[in-house]
Amino acid sequence: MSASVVVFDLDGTLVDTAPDLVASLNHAITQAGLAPVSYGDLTHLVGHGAKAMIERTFTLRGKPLSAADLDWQMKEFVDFYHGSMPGDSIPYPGVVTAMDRLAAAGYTLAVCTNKLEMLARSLLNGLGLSPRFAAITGGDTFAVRKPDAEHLLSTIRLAGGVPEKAVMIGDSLNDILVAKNASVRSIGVPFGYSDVSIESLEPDLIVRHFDDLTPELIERLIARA
Ligand SMILES: O=C(O)COP(=O)(O)O
Ligand SMILES: [Mg+2]
Repeated sequence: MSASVVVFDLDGTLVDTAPDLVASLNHAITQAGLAPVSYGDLTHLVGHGAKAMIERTFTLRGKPLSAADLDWQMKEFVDFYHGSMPGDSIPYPGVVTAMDRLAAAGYTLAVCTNKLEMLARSLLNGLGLSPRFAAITGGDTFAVRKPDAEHLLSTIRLAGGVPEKAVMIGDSLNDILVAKNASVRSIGVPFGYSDVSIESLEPDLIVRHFDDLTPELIERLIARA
């Protein structure tokens, strides 16, 4: 029998990465003469991978970005971010205990993020969290990424699970969308980096604090018709 898999998004769901994302992005863009971005800007910029984050930042500042500029910006961002990991990034309150609870109850855990897989692994290694996950996949692991159903379905498969017995937990549009696209149950969290309310994304369930994420809750959600 395949195990039930609980899949976590990374930025804004599992780990509060905002200070390091903002610092690394500003390290890159200010060298191109752009004004630094703030935490408030991040909700609009993050969630689609680093390339999209840089492109969106240049659009936000009304600055053109050539393919060569984008490559250079990517390298500056990735090198700075990777070099300072785990930096000030910390797991959200209660999430480590919640993962302990789920693992003890027999759930398999996985990560499905649009971050580059190398950055995701490096961050999770730095925080000592990697061994908890049966699969860690990023925006560049497969040919497609969230919200394409195949990113989530392949993550569940890699973790040894099946979509009918899986749950996707995330903070923003692409997480709830990928779950819907893959016909996987979704849980939304309100404390991440979404530029719209989690309610408006209509996840199957909203969990406001990881203390509420229990095996019983997930069991009931998976059993829902
Ligand atoms: O945009 C990113 O870099 C990744 O964001 P995610 O972990 O929320 O998918
Ligand atoms: Mg996220």
